[in-house]
Formats: sequence, C-alpha cells, structure tokens
Amino acid sequence: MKITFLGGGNMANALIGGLVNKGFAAGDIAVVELNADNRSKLEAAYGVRTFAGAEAAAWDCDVIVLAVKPQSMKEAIAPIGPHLKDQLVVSIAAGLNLASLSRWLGGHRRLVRTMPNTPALIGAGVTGLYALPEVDAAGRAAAQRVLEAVGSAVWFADESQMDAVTAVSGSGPAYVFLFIEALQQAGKDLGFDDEQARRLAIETVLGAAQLAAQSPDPASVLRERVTSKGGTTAAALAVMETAGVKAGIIAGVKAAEARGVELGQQLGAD
Ligand SMILES: NC(=O)C1=CN([C@@H]2O[C@H](COP(=O)(O)OP(=O)(O)OC[C@H]3O[C@@H](n4cnc5c(N)ncnc54)[C@H](OP(=O)(O)O)[C@@H]3O)[C@@H](O)[C@H]2O)C=CC1
Ligand SMILES: O=C(O)[C@@H]1CCC=N1
Repeated sequence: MKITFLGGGNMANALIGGLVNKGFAAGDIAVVELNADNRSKLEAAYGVRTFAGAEAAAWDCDVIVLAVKPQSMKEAIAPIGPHLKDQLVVSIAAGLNLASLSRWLGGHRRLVRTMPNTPALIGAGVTGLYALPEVDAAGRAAAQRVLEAVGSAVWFADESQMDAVTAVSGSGPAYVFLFIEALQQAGKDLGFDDEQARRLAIETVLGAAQLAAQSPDPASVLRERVTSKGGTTAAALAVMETAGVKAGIIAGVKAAEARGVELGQQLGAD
C-alpha cells in the first residue's frame, strides 16, 4: 500500500514515525510538504520521499492522508482534485466535515475522517474513524490498517461524534502533559531535582494508566483505594476539588468539542 501525506508537520511526523517503526516500508511513503526544514527532517529521520509541491507523481498512491491544518485545507487540496481516481482519502483534520472535503475535492466520495493522537509516534496512539457510506469494506480496512499501525482504532457510525473524539483523545495528550508538568513542578517546589521530579511524575502517570487499563474496576474505585481516610491523598483531593480541577477538565473538553463544531461550520461555509 502506497501512502502520500499532504502536510509533514507534527501529526504527520507522529504517524510516519509510527508506521516506519512498525516496519512499514519507507519507500512506500511520500510527503508533500511546503516547509524545506520539515522535508529534510522527514527524509533524514525516516527515509521517506518528499515533494515540495503537489506535482502529479505525488498522487500515484493508494491512500492520501490529509495532514495540514484545517484552516489551510481548502487551498492545500485544490491541486489534488485532477489527480484523484480511486485513491482512498483519509483526513486527520480537526473539525472539517467530509461534506466540505468532498465538495473541495470535486465530489470525491472515497473519504474517511479520522482523529489520531500524538502517542502514535511510539505506536501507542488511539484513533477514531468515520467513513462515508460509499467507502467499501476494503477502503475501511485500508484506513484501519494505516491507523492501527500506530495504535488502536475505534469506528464511529455518526460523523458528528468525531468532534467529541477530537476533544477527548485527539487533544487528550495535551491534558495529560499538562498534568505531568504540574506534578513535576510540585515535586520541584518540594525540593526534588529535575530528574527526580520527572521520573516520579512520569512513572506515576504510566503506572496509574496501566493499572486503570488492566483493572476491572473503574477509575473512581482505584482513586478511592489510594485515598486513606484522614490521609495525604484526601488532603490533596480536597484542595483540588475546591480549585475545580475535575470540573475544569470536563469544561475544557467540552470547549474543545465546541471549537471543533465551530471550525467545521466556519470552514465549511467556504
Ligand atoms: N497535533 C496533533 O496532536 C493532532 C493534529 N491533528 C490534525 O492534524 C493536522 C495537522 O496538524 P499538525 O501536524 O499539528 O500541524 P502542523 O502545522 O505541524 O503541520 C502541517 C504542515 O503542513 C504544511 N502545509 C501547509 N500548507 C501546505 C500545503 N498546501 N501543502 C503541503 N504542506 C502544507 C505546514 O507547513 P507550514 O508550517 O510552512 O505552513 C506544516 O508543516 C490538523 O488538521 C490537525 O487538526 C489531528 C490529531 C492530533
Ligand atoms: O489542537 C488541535 O486542533 C489538534 C486537533 C487535536 C489535537 N490537536
């Protein structure tokens, strides 16, 4: 399967890195990327072919992954239309709905909307996928194969759910990194050096995530097991509750979903 990425930025890097690390042939991956620095980095890091512009040879592939910012998408995909035959087009863009993409691609309907996340770089991503009804089983399998090379894949039957996927797992790593930053900072405030604070914070998050993944019990029960009555965790959680940590996370995720819907409406109006 030959794959061409349109856009070679952060997320394309994570996906390409994950694919190559998984043993996917670098020679079967091409990237159309405007930025010369990004092109050099991609070639050096993964041995993939790159194109500075959207020339015909770039679209001689089975799958095209649209990986530019939603705001750049309409302009960026304009040159692809004339080269489209039966390639499967897989978008990873937040907000943009498939009706807009199909219109901008001259009515192409072999379209899949996906939302991966950056842990794809180490094969630990999770991706939500939605396909237009015109995409056959082989097309769905091809999209799944690309995204499953870098983690797990979850299909959704309704495109409107993709904005929630974006808010929860697409943006989700940023919330976890923010938590790690805060835990590390607290450790440093309490006297650890950088390395001590980093190890304690990251290994705590890793261990807790693995425990949550492997345990039959919900996260709330696992949290209660850490929280001894009148102990240290209870003292921490009381302060966090007053500070609105949990409510803030829930409100933030809902704001992300709303922003996805808004982006889709604004950009789709074009
Ligand atoms: N970052 C993330 O965690 C995730 C991002 N996404 C989605 O992935 C997409 C890309 O995001 P991200 O990787 O963060 O963005 P980046 O800005 O890092 O990457 C986009 C790249 O595309 C290049 N580009 C812009 N216009 C064109 C064009 N016409 N032809 C070729 N290349 C072009 C940009 O170059 P230049 O910088 O010079 O403009 C840039 O290098 C977005 O749609 C986003 O919604 C989805 C899941 C997670
Ligand atoms: O912030 C964004 O818009 C993109 C989509 C999900 C993660 N990053």
